[in-house]
Amino acid sequence: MYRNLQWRFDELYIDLVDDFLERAQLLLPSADNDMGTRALTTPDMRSYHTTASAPSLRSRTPALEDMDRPTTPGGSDAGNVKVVVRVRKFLRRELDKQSPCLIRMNTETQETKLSPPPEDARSNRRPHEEKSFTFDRSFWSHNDADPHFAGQSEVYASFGEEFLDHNFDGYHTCIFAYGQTGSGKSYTMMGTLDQPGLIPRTCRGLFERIEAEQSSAITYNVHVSYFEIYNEHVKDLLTPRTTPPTYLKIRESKSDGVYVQNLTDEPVRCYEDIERLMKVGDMNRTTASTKMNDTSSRSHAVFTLTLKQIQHDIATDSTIERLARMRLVDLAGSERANRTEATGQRLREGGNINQSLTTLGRVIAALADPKRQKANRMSALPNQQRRRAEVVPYRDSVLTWLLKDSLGGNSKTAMVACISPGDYEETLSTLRYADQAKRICTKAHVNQDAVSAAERDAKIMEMQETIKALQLSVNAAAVRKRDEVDRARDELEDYQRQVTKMQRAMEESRAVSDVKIRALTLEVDELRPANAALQMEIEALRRHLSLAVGELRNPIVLPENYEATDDEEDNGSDSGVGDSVDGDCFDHGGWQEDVDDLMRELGMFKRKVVDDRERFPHGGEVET
Ligand SMILES: Nc1ncnc2c1ncn2[C@@H]1O[C@H](COP(=O)(O)OP(=O)(O)OP(=O)(O)O)[C@@H](O)[C@H]1O
Repeated sequence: MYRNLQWRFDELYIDLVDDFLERAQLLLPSADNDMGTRALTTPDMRSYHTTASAPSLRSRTPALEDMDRPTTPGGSDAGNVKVVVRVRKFLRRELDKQSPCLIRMNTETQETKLSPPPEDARSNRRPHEEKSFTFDRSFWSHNDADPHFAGQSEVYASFGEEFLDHNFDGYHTCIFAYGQTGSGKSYTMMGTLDQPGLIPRTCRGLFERIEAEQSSAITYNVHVSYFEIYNEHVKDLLTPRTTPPTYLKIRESKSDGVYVQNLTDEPVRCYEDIERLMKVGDMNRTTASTKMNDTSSRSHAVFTLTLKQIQHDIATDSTIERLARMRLVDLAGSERANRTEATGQRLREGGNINQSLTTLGRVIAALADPKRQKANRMSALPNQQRRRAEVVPYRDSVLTWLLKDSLGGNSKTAMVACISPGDYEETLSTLRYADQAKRICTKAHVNQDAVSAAERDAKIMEMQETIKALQLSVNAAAVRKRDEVDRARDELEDYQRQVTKMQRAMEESRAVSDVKIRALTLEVDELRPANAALQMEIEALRRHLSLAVGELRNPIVLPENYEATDDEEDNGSDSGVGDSVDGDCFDHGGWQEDVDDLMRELGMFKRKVVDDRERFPHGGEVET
């Protein structure tokens, strides 16, 4: 009986200890960390001066098993620039002139037709022809009573959301609005307070998705920059205006590509932060009243959102980082000086605007050129022929130089061609421009890196070393001749960028630690009920144990003349008494041996319990 009882105890004890050990191991890391610490998911709110073109991370691990959104197999995606066209309402001056609407759209086939103006019939000039174009989408925003009317929300829903999906998948994207002055570019991109455009909707959508994300293992970092290209100069729209204006330099480096030096890249943690920055930027933007538009943008505005997703895998202590840059560009409108009646400064602005748009047109034409595309595909062509085909005049304007990657490289790009309803010449030119753009093929890839904790630390160490070396070289150069000062300045700038990068890397490292803490805290919370159940089990076992010990210390001694009742005899085997009592002759020697054995084993068992109690202080008290 006692042996049976002991086996039962032993089995129970071993199960209990195994279970306890397993759970204790899960609990142990929490003891090392402050259990009450909650991870911070948002970036440090310091503002950095850094690059406009965030460094592209190489797509090293194409498939992302851990992050739940799908990626293109192979991690890279070649596709044509998406081109949509949007026709706006008549403005007051057009209504006053009773201008006819020259545009018709078939929202089923996405065909846009441009009719010749009625004055053709009355003049002796060669009549204009009806022209037809088909784009990815044709947005009819001319008449809100029409059942096919496309308002701001329809425009965003039709491709803005899709582009946001691409960003979360780790692709860079660019949406730019092109069109004649007053055709609705700023309305489409920025919109108004009650009719927000693509930029505010994209920002809101971004934070809605981040907030809806349930996984505590992913950290999001969002940064915003906003600059304008005015008269071929770059101005930061997030810093106060100065007199004379401060122009930023465009630089190019091997690691970062083309970027704007010292551009503000503000960390943001909610939509309201971005809204504030948009207001600041819009107030700083150069606009003026022209005959064609009361608030004409006299510059190209580039609004950039950078989204970094860091997922930490506790099991392997490694992180997967995805970086996506969203460029939202509101181009200045193409204009004819005689139509805008511009003079002086406005005329010079118009000249610069047209020059950069012409360069953009040449870049688009070069990128859309089938010969060039063929040459790129056929690596067997002679070098000279290949080089000629590859020349794209990006460097001919600041705009195209800065948008190089978005137009012909690693980006998914869309163009919104905005057209006025009553202007044949300008609309035809815009539609032709757009028609050419749809032939451009970009090759976007997932910007993703898998970094182990050790690699991240090594990267930070390496940066520290580089910074030290740069610092020494800058100091040395400063004391050498004057002509070396320029080189030293370059090195200093390089040094500053490295410092910024290192700060970010460290900040991200901290974010990863926060994620670890958060995950462990969650796990501890989840384990609490199981732990409580375990404590109760231990308590029950403790009681059983003390009962058994009590019974062994004070065994029940049956009187010599004791006779079992019929009931007891029937139940004898159940009660366990029959195991050791055989009829009238009770084997005292055997009984004593059994008890001695049991006492010895109980002694070992007791030592085991004491030992475990020391090893696992959480495990509860077991009195023996
Ligand atoms: N889809 C639309 N629905 C209603 N109003 C519109 C629409 N598109 C443009 N507008 C109005 O037309 C006017 C000119 O639009 P907007 O300023 O956006 O033109 P733009 O192409 O940006 O011009 P510019 O190149 O001169 O800056 C504004 O008053 C704007 O509110």
